[in-house]
Amino acid sequence: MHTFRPVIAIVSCYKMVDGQPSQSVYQKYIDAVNFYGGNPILLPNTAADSANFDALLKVVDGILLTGSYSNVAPTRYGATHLEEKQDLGRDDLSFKLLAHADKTGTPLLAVCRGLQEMNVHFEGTLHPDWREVEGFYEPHLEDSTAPLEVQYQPVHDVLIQPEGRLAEFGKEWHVNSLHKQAINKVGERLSVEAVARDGLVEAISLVQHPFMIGVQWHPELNYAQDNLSKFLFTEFIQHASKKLSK
Ligand SMILES: N[C@@H](CCC(=O)NCCCC(=O)O)C(=O)O
Repeated sequence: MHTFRPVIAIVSCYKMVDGQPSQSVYQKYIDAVNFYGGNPILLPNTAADSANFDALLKVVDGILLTGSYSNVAPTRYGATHLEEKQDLGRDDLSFKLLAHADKTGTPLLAVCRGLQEMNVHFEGTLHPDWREVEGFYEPHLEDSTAPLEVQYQPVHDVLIQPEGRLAEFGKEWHVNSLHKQAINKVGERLSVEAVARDGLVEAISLVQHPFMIGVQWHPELNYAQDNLSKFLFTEFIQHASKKLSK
């Protein structure tokens, strides 16, 4: 008998690969979803086209918004600074996926840029560069000249909000951190689930949704070893499995 695995849509990013424009997802996101029993499919930015979107999302049981070195377009949250690392196709797709997840209750896990997209989708705003904000002092941004294993090592604590969606996991955890942007105003209908010791918002959830959680750190990295990663992906895929069984 076939055991159907929940189909998890993973949003792609525009990248130049071998000198050619590409739609790309890092293997670690695919491996994490697969490891926890999901069936990963990669959505290119063309999936946002209305002629494609509804048909595709009929077969989707969960959504993963990955990290990315690009940034949400400033115009989406009323900012006016010049953004040199835009991926407008990613923005279009992610925001349609967030609206779909909100409307249908589809489970959604948002990582790093994904958390920032989630916050902006629900009318929140971002700091373009947390280093310019007085009071933030934790090492939130990686040293991009360091080896990857150093860039992604845990570097600061997150304090989990009691009574929140992550409270079942515990009170705090040590996480990696690779981001220049950060939540400024928290979006409507969002609950803060974790903060760094310097007050930077590290995790959010959509109130009264079965599972819509955004985290600023990267649980996909050590998805099989890190206990908080295990908790997040297990919860995510279990909720997606419930949607599949409906
Ligand atoms: N560009 C945003 C988000 C940063 C981010 O997602 N970093 C990780 C990218 C690579 C990966 O997915 O591991 C910011 O700078 O805040």
